[in-house]
Amino acid sequence: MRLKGAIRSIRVCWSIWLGYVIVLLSILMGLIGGSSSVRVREYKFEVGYMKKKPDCIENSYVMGINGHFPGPTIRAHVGDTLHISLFNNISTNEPTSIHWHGISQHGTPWADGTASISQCAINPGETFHYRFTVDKAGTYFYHGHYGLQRSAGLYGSLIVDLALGQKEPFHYHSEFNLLLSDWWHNTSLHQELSLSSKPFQWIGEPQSLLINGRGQYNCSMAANIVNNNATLPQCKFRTSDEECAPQILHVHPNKTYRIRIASTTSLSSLNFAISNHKMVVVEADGNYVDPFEVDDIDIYSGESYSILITTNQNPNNNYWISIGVRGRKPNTPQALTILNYKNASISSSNIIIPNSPPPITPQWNDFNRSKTFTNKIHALMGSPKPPTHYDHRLLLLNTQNLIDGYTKWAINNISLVLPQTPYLGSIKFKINAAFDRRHPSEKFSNGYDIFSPPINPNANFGNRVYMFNMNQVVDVILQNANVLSGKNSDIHPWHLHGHDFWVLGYGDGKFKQGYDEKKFNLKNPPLKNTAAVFPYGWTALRFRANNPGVWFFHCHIEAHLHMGMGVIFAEGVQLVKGIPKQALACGLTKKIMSFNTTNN
Ligand SMILES: O=C1O[C@H]([C@@H](O)CO)C(O)=C1O
Repeated sequence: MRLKGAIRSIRVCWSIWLGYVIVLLSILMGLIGGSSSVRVREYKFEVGYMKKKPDCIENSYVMGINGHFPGPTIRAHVGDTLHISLFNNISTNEPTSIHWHGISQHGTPWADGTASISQCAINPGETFHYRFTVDKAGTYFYHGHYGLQRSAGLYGSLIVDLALGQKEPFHYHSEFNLLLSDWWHNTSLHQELSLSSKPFQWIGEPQSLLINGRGQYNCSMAANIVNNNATLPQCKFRTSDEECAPQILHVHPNKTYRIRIASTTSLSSLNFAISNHKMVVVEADGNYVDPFEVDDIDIYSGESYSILITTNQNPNNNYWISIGVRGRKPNTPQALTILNYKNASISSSNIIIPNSPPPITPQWNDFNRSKTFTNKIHALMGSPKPPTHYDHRLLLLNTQNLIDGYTKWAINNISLVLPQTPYLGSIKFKINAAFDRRHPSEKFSNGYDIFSPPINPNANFGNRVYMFNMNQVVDVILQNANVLSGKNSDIHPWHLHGHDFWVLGYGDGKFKQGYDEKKFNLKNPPLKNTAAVFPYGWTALRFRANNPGVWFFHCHIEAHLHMGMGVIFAEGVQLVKGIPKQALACGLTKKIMSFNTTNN
């Protein structure tokens, strides 16, 4: 009996041990399996001013990261978590924050990088930890979202690849990544002072356009050789070891290349073209589009595209890649680089100049051409379709105004001035004094004449919030109008944080409720995070308010945003949990964050 009992207890012990071993093994397997699918990528970013020469002019100061301008490219897979610890080492005592443009920040609205909205600005000497997951493959970028720091050069690329084992719906052999920007010789502080002066002083057009942070001031690589631009002197052709030398795209004949193109310009709308090469557009703002072939693309600030090109031209020649200004009367030369066929180069520092002229940038004010391009962008079959009805519609009129003699931009007559305390905290913790709690206006006066300067140019400053119920379907009709004086209406690329929207349509003149919406594209509208509103026209967007947080919606022209051209959206803020202390330890939320993190 004893023996049997002993055997039984040994068996019981064994089975307990076996159980432990199995549990331990499965935890280990889970950890191992988990680490291959969910990866945390760590980055240390130190933001500061550096002496550089983006357009070959000596002694320029740019805002860069870890000594680099543009900042380092972040590359991750869908499902990865990024942890970027951002140290503010800006010697001029400016606070900072970085926005991850196009990333949804589902569950991490405090990591969106908007000072005064999602977080406290990061003061000099402080480190902020951005932790968020990237959930959609595509071409993105990041940039400063404090003051005019994007103008100062604070930006870089963020590329999200599909999860391992997943395939893109198109094929290519290799890829390039181009981040486009514009560059002024006046510092961002000078620009800020000009924009805030009375009388108003506009910043003017940029001195140079940059491709991956490189341009050449006041000359053209193509001048003389091909007699393309007689007004500009010919540039010295910079060799690849020079800081401002163009980054040349080296290709093999008869291959397909994906070129990722993102625009982080502060002002310029651009046209991108490669001589002799057609391009097929396959991605816009991190969403697949129904592929279409064009000779060139228009790209507005805040947008990104992927195009495919086939290197099917004479492989003994090289070809120009150009960007030029559209939408505003240009006063900035094209930026150029070279598509270098392998056969045509003797060595990488001995590049043959193309023997045909660079592409001619289309007329800056040929808006019909711009609209034709924009209207070609449709979602790829199988993309999420928009809801057929909306719950909430905002009609937002943008006007240029005068407030106390200062020139500003206003939306439904309110020019945005951000509060001291970030909205995310003040809404979550119900701190009423932090901003104006009244409802902002959801429409503008029917009688407003969008074709003339405003009869009464006065507007007001404000900081109210458009609050949506969770999962409501929101329509935004952006209505453009004439500027303060003269006969002109600017292009404004509007960018939404935290969401993609469907672009339901564009139209000329004033939006007619009940009529224009009959022409909305509900079948295959593209999903985007940035869309232009054309001069004297309207643009209709639809999105689902399904991302708890507080989100900026604004013109992506940095000077216009600085002049008040933005609004604040919020939804489901009570559902937001686990806001890190450091995001809200300022203004009226400072006390709450230091004493009470339990109800967070
Ligand atoms: O906001 C702007 O101001 C100027 C001009 O309208 C007034 O000087 C300009 O071109 C802008 O885009």
